[in-house]
Amino acid sequence: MSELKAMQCEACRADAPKVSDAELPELMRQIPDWTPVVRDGILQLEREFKFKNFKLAWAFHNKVAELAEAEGHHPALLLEWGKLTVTWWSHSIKGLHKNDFICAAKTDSLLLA
Ligand SMILES: C[C@H](O)[C@H](O)[C@H]1CNC2=NC(N)=NC(=O)C2=N1
Repeated sequence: MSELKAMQCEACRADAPKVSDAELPELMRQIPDWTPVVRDGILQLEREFKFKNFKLAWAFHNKVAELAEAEGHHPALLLEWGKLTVTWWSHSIKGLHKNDFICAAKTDSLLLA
């Protein structure tokens, strides 16, 4: 499989396929710092990013927001003092699409940018 962070999100329609149980381990291997969580019955990917202060967390928040607009795929972002919690899932299919793994990998890359 190609590297997730080199891929682009595709338009995700209501009939797009969810990531299958068979695909999940290889995709998770590429984003080891993310945790699968189930919220309101919907499988999601979540990671907490820690920072030294609010301003650094806020700046990272803005980078993730720019990424979301560029990809046309949008996360939940919880900005707190010294912490940003990023959660990716696909609203249209109420679950995980390949797009969510691409965006999680690209979120990781923003830390180094
Ligand atoms: C029309 C537009 O492409 C859709 O509403 C997009 C926008 N961003 C999205 N983001 C996420 N996370 N899930 C979606 O299903 C979704 N749909």
